[in-house]
Amino acid sequence: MVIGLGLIGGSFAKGLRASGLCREVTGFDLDPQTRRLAVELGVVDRCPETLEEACREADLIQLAVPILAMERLLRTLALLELDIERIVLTDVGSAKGSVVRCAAEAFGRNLPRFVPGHPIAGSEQSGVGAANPALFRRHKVILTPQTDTDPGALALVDRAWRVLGADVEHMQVEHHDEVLAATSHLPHLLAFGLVDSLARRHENLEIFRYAAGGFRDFTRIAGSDPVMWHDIFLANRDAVLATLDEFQADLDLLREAMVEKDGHHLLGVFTRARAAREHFGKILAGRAYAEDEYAAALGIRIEPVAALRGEAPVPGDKGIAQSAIVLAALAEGSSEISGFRAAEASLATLQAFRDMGVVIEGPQQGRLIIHGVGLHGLQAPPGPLYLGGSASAMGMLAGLLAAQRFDCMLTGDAALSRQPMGDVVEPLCEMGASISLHDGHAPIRIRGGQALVGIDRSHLRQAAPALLMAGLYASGNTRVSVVARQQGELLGGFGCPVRIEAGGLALAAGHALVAQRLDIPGDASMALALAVAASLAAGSELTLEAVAMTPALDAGLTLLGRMGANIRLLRRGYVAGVPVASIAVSGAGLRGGDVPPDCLPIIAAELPVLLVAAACASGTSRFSGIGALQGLERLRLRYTLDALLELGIRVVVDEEQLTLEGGALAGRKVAANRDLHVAMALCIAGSHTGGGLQIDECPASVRDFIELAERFGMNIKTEAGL
Ligand SMILES: NC(=O)c1ccc[n+]([C@@H]2O[C@H](COP(=O)([O-])OP(=O)(O)OC[C@H]3O[C@@H](n4cnc5c(N)ncnc54)[C@H](O)[C@@H]3O)[C@@H](O)[C@H]2O)c1
Ligand SMILES: O=C(O)C(=O)C[C@]1(C(=O)O)C=C[C@@H](O)C=C1
Repeated sequence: MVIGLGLIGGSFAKGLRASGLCREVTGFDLDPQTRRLAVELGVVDRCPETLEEACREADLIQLAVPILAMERLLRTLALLELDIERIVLTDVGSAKGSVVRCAAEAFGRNLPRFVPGHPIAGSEQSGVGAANPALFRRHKVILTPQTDTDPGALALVDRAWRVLGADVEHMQVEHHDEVLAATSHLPHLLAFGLVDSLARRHENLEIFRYAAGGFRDFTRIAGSDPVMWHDIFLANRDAVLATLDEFQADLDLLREAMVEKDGHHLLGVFTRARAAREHFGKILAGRAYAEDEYAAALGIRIEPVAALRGEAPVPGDKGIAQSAIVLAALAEGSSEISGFRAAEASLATLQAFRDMGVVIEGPQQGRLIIHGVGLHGLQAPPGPLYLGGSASAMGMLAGLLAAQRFDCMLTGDAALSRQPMGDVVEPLCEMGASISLHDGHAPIRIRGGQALVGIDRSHLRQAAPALLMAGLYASGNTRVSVVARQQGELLGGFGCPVRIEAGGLALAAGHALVAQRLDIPGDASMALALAVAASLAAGSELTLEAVAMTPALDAGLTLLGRMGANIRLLRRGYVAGVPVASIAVSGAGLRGGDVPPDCLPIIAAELPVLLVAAACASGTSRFSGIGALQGLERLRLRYTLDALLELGIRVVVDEEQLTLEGGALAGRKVAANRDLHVAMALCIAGSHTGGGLQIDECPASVRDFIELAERFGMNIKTEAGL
């Protein structure tokens, strides 16, 4: 039985009727016209003329009248002598505290079978004509049971809403009223207030004539029912006043910023708001920032290619972009970063710094402006920093936050929360940090205000980026593994000298960072893959512009040179401390080559594409020292060897050495196991496979590589185009 057959009560009744959950759905409304329409429109089975008759035999009664009508209605119901030990009572009022109070007063006690509720769905329409059985589908319904609420009654109300497709959540009454005051009631107050304020001005017609999309979007809800909202504001007065005062103070700050022409403040508010609107949904749902990276795997098809030709810039390296964001945020002054590609790690890092008060404009067309706050200018974030699926962001931030004055918590999505973080956190604690993990995993809780002391942990590869960050604030020198070399180079570029030695990177703290302007250098792995492709195809002539010369790329190109490739490095230089060069490759054909054991750890990340180079070369290649490969590197080796076997290549592997006999590739289908390095390597293999090759299970991030490869003449189709 539903009392009040307007938008909400009518939608609930109509939906329940359609669901078949109830034997009969009856209703009651004060308005005779609504009672008639409710039956005519099929909203209820019956709509008796008196409340008493409508309530007779009801098992569940929902109160869906305006909030301030609830008090009288509850008192009337109390007088009807209903069997309240049997009947379940619920309501849909937009504020809960007042309804709960009125119910207790009307019945003289808390009713255990009263389940207060509130559907967070609706529209600016009202009345029975607007009843829509699908209104609550995929919307939240908040129930606010009390400690003595009967579990059976709660389950019944829960079930009724779920049958209508709603997601039911439970909350405490006071919490509900505070949250809804901020997210629903305050926006309505502002919309009503703004439209009225403009309408009362002399030139109101002019204003409304030129009011376009922005005004319409902002004020749609000012078309809502005035009586309903009058009731809500009076019923939830205290909570709305509290949130209004807070907002008014923020509004005053905005006003002051305009008076003072303080563009920095304005930009801070606007950029944070925009990012928050974009990311809140993901943070709440515990999803990744760049969901594309984790989207369904792609299938691609490559046709053989005669020669690669052209000259093009290589898309920016995602790892350098992430480090550059961190250093720019900690620098003095504003840094301008271009060539930025959205990726999980960098998006998570951007959001974290915004949460710590750094004003960041963009990204817009690959461009960011980061207004650095200096090494000691970060502010305590309002809540935990959510890092989506990025382990690298979590590592770097753990190191950085270990040295701040404030406490902080780092969280991530489900996959990141399963990754062990002990190897990163333990050495930080040895430096003096106070950090605790949950069973070895995130959330990471960091106590601020600790004095850190530099240490030498150059044998630890995984912890290197975190230690380098913490080292910026430590007393004395910090030495970390050379795997963080690129980060070390960037630090140098931002004004903090890092000595790069064979055994490790040595960082001396106490240097302020200086803002930089940098175009992110091209991705080294993409460049190496295309250098292999061009070397293999006679007649190729290509130039890859402004590539980050990582140690792995350096070593990979040297190996290719030994295998007969014709490669020249042009326009060598530095971008914010990172060595860059353009790579010119002429097709020359390749012969087998040898990788000595000391070189293997350096080229480990690029092993898939170098194995493909060896597979397409004439003669035998040997890769020594493969015993040193770790976790992901080993996995990639296995995926690549599986695919090469499928393509008819003979490989002999023992514990330390891999021997591979090059030859013609033949096969139809291989899988990249969602690994980007493997997918790029197999694309190169595909362009040398007679009849072409289908590659399944490519990560969505391979699209950037495909786009670049196509510019040089490679013929690749993604699944949709197959
Ligand atoms: N509209 C929304 O977006 C929305 C969303 C969630 C919750 N709510 C809540 O739902 C309730 C109803 O809102 P609505 O939008 O459906 O309003 P509505 O105006 O569309 O419907 C209210 C109905 O109640 C009837 N009514 C009023 N006093 C009555 C009484 N004493 N006895 C019987 N009938 C009576 C009216 O005749 C009307 O048909 C309110 O408490 C509101 O806070 C509204
Ligand atoms: O979508 C709208 O028009 C609404 O106003 C719905 C809205 C809201 O603010 O989200 C309004 C009041 C309710 O109590 C619940 C939902």
